[in-house]
Amino acid sequence: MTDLTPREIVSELDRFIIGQGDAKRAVAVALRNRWRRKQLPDDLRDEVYPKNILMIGPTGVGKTEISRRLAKLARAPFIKVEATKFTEVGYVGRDVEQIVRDLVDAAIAMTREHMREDVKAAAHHNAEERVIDAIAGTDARDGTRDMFRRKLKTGELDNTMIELDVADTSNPLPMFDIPGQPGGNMGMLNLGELFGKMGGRTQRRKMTVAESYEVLIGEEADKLLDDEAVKTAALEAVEQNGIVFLDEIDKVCARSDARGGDVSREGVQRDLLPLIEGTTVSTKHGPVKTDHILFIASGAFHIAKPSDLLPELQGRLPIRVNLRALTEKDFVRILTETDNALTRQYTALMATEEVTVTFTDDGIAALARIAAEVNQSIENIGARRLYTVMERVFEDLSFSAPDQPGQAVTVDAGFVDQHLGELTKSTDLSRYVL
Ligand SMILES: Nc1ncnc2c1ncn2[C@@H]1O[C@H](COP(=O)(O)OP(=O)(O)OP(=O)(O)O)[C@@H](O)[C@H]1O
Repeated sequence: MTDLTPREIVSELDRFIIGQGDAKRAVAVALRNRWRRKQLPDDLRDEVYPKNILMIGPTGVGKTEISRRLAKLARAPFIKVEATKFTEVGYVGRDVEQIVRDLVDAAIAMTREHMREDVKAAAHHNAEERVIDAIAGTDARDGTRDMFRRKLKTGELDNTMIELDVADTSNPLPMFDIPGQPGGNMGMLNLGELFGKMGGRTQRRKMTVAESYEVLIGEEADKLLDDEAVKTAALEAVEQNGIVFLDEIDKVCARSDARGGDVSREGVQRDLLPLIEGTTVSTKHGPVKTDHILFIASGAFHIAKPSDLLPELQGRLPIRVNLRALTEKDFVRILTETDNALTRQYTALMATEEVTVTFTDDGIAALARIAAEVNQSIENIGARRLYTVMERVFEDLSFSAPDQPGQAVTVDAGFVDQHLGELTKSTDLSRYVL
């Protein structure tokens, strides 16, 4: 749970997503409302339900990204599901409650990770003791241990090789072939189970002190984590903080112009309704109430309209926001301004090969223009087009970079044109590679 104000939430989202102000505001308010609800007295708190959101906009313009970043900011369990999944052959009748079960699984992983962070200090101490055991032996005197502890702190021992028994995660089910029985698994021994009863399989490994820390801290943190506590916290996080992103909701509309309607699609909406209205789902970790889970439904609504959704569902998605198609100008900003901008990513990746990449303004303008053109001439897939365009521009360099350490590459309009020029002239060709 975060106590950021809507303004602060929007400015955090601004670091990763260009434009789409209305959608950012809507999710920021939804998150703040959760915080407000928490401040209420118990009896009132239970009465306040989340106001779910319907995001309307073409593909690849930031709908999922905004929701995912919001969840991360709020440390909220998050899951993305495609509503159409429930209409697919083989999935017919697949129970939508699985969404909540998957959300619980995601929450358990997330909670474990967060709690791991919290127990790290204690884990660090335990890991240090194990390293000292390995260097000095378990029967060393206190004075000797203190001396090593000081040396550890200064990093003096970082490169010392030690041997340690660590949990073996390499192969949970070892197979043993019986000689003379090629490929036969008659002799399969479930050592995992055997050792499991003895408290986990271990493996003796040689490594430096510096390397051992990461391994040991992870192990020690897991020992300190109580599964029951993780589960309880995860279930609480799902009920109070969970966010479900329901994509392609427009595709489960029985279109008003399709005669007879489409029973299976409308069926999906009917199935989803109780989840959104609030119900209790049983999971292997215990019952989960869905009343306060935030649902963000999304769709392009090119053909169907929000008014084609079941009336009950429309009522449960009261906040409507439109996201606009992205322009060439947006692409320039997406390429340069966000914290995770592709230009930054490629520069950093190439730097690992000691190749220095610099983008010029006209290079970036060319990338944005080409992405916008291909979107227009083939299919508008929004910002996702930037990924394919960038990958193509860097194809040669990605391959050859390790051969030329020390090289400096300037990505200007000429470079972009040289690597993409031919492709963009032929729609047929770019259909396949861009
Ligand atoms: N406005 C934006 N600013 C920065 N990056 C964006 C923006 N829109 C999309 N992207 C990037 O494009 C990719 C696809 O975006 P996203 O997953 O949000 O699409 P979407 O709108 O949810 O589409 P769909 O409904 O098809 O899933 C993401 O990697 C995201 O980072």
